[in-house]
Amino acid sequence: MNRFVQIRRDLHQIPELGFQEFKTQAYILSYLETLPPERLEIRTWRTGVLVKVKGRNPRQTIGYRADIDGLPISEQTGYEFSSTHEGLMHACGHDMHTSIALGVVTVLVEQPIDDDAVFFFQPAEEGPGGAQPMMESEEFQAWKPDIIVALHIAPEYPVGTIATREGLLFANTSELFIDLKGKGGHAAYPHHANDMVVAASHLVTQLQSVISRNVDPLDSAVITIGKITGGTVQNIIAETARLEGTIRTLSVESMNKVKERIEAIVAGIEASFQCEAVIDYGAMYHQVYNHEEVTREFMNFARESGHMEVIECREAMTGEDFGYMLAEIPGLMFWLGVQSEFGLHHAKLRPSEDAIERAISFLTSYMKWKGSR
Ligand SMILES: CC(=O)N[C@@H](CCC[C@H](N)C(=O)O)C(=O)O
Repeated sequence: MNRFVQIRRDLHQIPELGFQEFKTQAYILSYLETLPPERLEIRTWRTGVLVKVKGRNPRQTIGYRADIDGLPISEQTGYEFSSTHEGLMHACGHDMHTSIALGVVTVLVEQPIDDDAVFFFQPAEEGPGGAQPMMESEEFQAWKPDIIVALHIAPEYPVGTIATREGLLFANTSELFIDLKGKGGHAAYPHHANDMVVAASHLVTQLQSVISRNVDPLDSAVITIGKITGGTVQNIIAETARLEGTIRTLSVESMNKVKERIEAIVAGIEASFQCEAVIDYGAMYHQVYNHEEVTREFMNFARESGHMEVIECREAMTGEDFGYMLAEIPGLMFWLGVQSEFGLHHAKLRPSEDAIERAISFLTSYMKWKGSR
């Protein structure tokens, strides 16, 4: 078996949440120790790893970012190498991202290019967001690259394809947590209580009107409530309830508008259900905006080199904290086709491992082309 497929499988067994990627970090470091050390410099930042592969005659630094965290999902893939961490899974493909990045590091160590290449193994992409604090770190600033590239696996595209576009690729995001507090009581005496299960149900329904009635239909937005909790048992009226969700918008203006409307609706719920509500926006991610020139050049390279079929895709409502890196450093993100019946954030996601070798070979060719004279 290809060694980077094995690495992906090893990582797949140890998914960890944001800023708890201790085993993953140790795994990455122990793999890097197996490589000839002459061209390598390695640093750590929190649970992340930064690796410089020194070039032969560097004039610029090419950056590459791979996110390393998993998700709180109970795996149902049936893999022999399923997660050994109960309730956690690499359901967003960061095991693939990490093994591909380690593959590219390995090839560049064996076949150095002129320029320096720096790899950022970044924690906490799924939340609370590792890119922004990593960028602010001394370690990142000391090795800040001139351009930066990252990929995300795409279950909907076949192996051998990549998809991207100049400009906006992914949405602005904000997490959304709403806590409701009313008055609990006996299930048989609703008139003596303020039921937060009923308040939460009304709130979820009313939130749907924000997208359909308040946002310009030509400027897409999404509100998803992914989790509701409330109450204790079947015959006690719930004193508290909590909604957990996410907001996605293509423009910053729409994000502000959506939040204004959410706040107004929540105030209405407070008044009508005589309860208290607290809104917390959690982590927010900057949109992913691909640098036009770097992306055009990258897409042309991919087409002309014959490594990959290139699809010019539409923007998506996914979020990615890599957007913070692209806000400061010219570069791009692209989708890597991995053909899976089940999509991202699904318990049965099974990306094709053939994509690993294809991606390593494509990315190393790009880096050789971009970083050699
Ligand atoms: C590519 C991808 O699936 N990214 C995640 C990023 C999550 C951001 C944050 N936790 C939020 O939910 O707003 C996504 O869900 O799009």
